[in-house]
Amino acid sequence: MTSSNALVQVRDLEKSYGDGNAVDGISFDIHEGETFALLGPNGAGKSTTIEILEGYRDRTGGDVQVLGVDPQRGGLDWKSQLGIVLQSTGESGNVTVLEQLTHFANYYPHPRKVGEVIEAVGLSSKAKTRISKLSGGQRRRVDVALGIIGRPRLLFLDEPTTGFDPEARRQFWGLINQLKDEGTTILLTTHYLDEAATLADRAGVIVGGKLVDIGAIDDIGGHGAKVPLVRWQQEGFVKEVRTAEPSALAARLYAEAGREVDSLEITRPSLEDIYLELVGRHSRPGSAQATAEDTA
Ligand SMILES: Nc1ncnc2c1ncn2[C@@H]1O[C@H](COP(=O)(O)OP(=O)(O)OP(=O)(O)O)[C@@H](O)[C@H]1O
Repeated sequence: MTSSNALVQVRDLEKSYGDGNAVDGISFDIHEGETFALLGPNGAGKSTTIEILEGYRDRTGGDVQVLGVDPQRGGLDWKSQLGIVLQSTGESGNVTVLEQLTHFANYYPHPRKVGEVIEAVGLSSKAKTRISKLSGGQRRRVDVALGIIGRPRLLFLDEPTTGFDPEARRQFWGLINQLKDEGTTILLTTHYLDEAATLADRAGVIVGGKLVDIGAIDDIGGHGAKVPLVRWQQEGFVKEVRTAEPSALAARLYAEAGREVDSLEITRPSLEDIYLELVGRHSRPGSAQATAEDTA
């Protein structure tokens, strides 16, 4: 089960805060150079998992290796190879964006150029503004800048684009693609499924502390999940059929009708559709909490 190029190895991870396990026996690897998304509803256990990997939280059980080190024993040298964007925005501070980044750049052996990072997160016009005077979305960009200033080998992004406007989110995606091209390994949590579909190579879906699916983004949900849906109207009723050959069905309907088929639509389930189905299935009271291993 151990793979040689895994920068992150998680085996049977458990975390209990007292009553029941918030993280209940999850296992996954993150390989060098890949972007891995942890997906799941509020309270699923994503932040707890990511904080254990960052060394901010101790685990209750299982084994974890990050860059070959148990995070509970990670020293400064280990920490300097990590970039961390926590879920909550950092302190607003009375310093400017430029001052804050220059200060943090000094902690790292090979930091990026401060000006380049400020430009990459779209804050050039705010470089000399105090962080306390920035908007929520602009402060979030400072968090992202602080996460990448040290040129991390492994970058943790916990809901990095919360509060970003759509343009800033696209700009952030461009930045992440640049980091990926440079070989940065990334662990991302996000509630934006389009963000996960755009950025991640693989994903794990956590529900109630258990990993219910894991795989390449296109494989999440299993074989049947991406089968297109053909919908049309016939004699006043909406009809729906899932088929791997939607054009053939559309052609047959057209031939049978002898004219345009009313309200004909062919749609493919998005990652969000597949995710919602998966989470719904595993969240239902009394549902068998099948794990990724069970369904693989
Ligand atoms: N410090 C804590 N003390 C007690 N319980 C906690 C603590 N932190 C998290 N929990 C609980 O652990 C569970 C998992 O929380 P976690 O923050 O890991 O979820 P999440 O998947 O990151 O959710 P979100 O999408 O809302 O950020 C939740 O039920 C939460 O209430």
